[in-house]
Amino acid sequence: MWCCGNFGVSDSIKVLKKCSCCTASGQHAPISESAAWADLKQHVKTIEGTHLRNLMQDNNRCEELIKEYDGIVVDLSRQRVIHDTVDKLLNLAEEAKLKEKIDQMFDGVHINETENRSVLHAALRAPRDEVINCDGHNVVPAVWDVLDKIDAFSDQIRSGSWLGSTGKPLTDVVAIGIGGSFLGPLFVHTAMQTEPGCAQAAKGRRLRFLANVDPIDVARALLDLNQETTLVVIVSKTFTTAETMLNARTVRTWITSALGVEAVSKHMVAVSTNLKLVKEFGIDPANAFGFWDWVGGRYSVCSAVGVLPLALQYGFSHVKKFLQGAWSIDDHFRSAPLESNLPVLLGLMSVWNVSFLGCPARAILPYCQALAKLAPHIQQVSMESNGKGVSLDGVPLPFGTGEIDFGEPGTNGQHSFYQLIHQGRVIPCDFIGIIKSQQSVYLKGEQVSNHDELMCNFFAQADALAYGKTREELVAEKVPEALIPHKMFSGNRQSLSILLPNLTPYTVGQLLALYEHRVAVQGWIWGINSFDQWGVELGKSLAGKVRTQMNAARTKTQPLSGFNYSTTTLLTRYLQGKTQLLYPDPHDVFPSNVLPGFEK
Ligand SMILES: O=P(O)(O)OC[C@H]1O[C@H](O)[C@H](O)[C@@H](O)[C@@H]1O
Repeated sequence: MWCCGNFGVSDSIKVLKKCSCCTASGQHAPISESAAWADLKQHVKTIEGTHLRNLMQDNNRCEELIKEYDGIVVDLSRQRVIHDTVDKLLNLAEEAKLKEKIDQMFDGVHINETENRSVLHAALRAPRDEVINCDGHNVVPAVWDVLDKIDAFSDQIRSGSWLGSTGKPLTDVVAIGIGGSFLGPLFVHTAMQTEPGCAQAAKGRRLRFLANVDPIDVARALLDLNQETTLVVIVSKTFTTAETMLNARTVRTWITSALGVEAVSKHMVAVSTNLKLVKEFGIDPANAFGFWDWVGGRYSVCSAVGVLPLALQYGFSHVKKFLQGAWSIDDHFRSAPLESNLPVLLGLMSVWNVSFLGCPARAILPYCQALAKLAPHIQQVSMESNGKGVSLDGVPLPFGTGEIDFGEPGTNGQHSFYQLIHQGRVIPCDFIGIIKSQQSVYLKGEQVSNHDELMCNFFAQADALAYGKTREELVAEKVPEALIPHKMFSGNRQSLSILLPNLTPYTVGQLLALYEHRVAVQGWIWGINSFDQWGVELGKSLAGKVRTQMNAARTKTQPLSGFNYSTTTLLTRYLQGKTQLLYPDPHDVFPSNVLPGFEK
């Protein structure tokens, strides 16, 4: 038996308790031992006897697999599934107590067990009058306190009533953050940048992101910016991330070297859950925008992490629509029956592809340049969430979890890696298309408009993958025999299509929430904790060890110790590669030719 799904409620804090009906040790058996899983394993044989070329001829099947909610059309007909497959996947969902898991999330249960936290990013986009409880109190008013503060602050900056230390309006924003404190905001910014209403609202303003600790990224982010007109937003949930804090100190030096230390209060603000460290850094707590430990970093774009930089660039009213779009999917996710629940169906299809059809990768292929940063963001949302080796109970899993996500906008990807997708490995694809483009170009005399041309490819690729091309077709085309094997396409390669009416802040919010919840569904089926990320710790701590030795070697010319032969050899080569072994004194040294404003 899989998990009974019972959870205990202790006092006002809802924590999961072991259920007595599971194994004697109190550990849940992995889902792969369930009857529903075995049934699906068996069912693979049936599916192996089908080809999408034939399945696509069944209009009833296709109609059943095309789903719609709030303007979004999701077409699952090119998945390698028949009616029975969906039923069996829904049985698996029932076995995994999926509905209960969704309810537990919205009820504020501490489902992130290894960190003893609720998972309530949905509350970040809840309407003012919604009630979402966490540890016995409604969190929605606190969410709106921060949103109201962002609304007022961004208005002050944008209207010029908040001025820099030399009396100039702050027209440029540099948002410093990495991982979840960067990828989500960058994704949304990229999607909004070319939307006419947003573009109009952003006129005369620039938003830059600084993520990498590589000094080249500092140079890139600050290029052509003037301290007098720049606002710096330090974004870090923990306010301890090494890369972000070094970049924050670097940019603080950039500000203070030009404007003096007192300029910090006018030119630097922060977003964090750790307001104590924000204050210690020298930022006035009045200029800090908080959020909560029940928001995971990769799920934080709807907190001040994303809302502040985006509101500064586009105005709060546009960002509010983004939040409303996300909430539309949240509400659907918590209330729609599983068989018509878009994130649930998307998640189940992924589980089917990964765990039963043996496809561990997924390509995210938006036919929209404004969605260029969707795949990098979903890489973190999906791979940091579901790339786990043990169950919630800490038991090693007998199957692989997670997906290898990658992607590029079409049609660019077609001229790059689609070869492999068509004739090499089987990679289930997500095609994302937009009905009405943010930009319209039509040249007189052309067969179709530029956006129609783009979308012709969106429609063609999904069918090319599904149908392929047979020997018979090639023979009929009189293709030379020697070339036939090279020109054949096996087809039967699954994809799904998501069609959005347009790309506005609202639909960007919908798309985000669709992927966030889909990933959670997959994690719940696999029985893992999709909300922790212990796997990122080891590398961080080893980098700390290297840092200590690097400093000793540079400043005291001490020999390296404690590393293996390989690391010692390369580190030695690295240390010798610099003309100057010791750090110069004083320490603030910048490549002034690259970074304007760092001149001594
Ligand atoms: O926002 P921060 O606390 O600076 O964290 C930034 C990032 O740090 C780590 O790499 C975590 O794995 C990410 O989930 C997180 O988004």
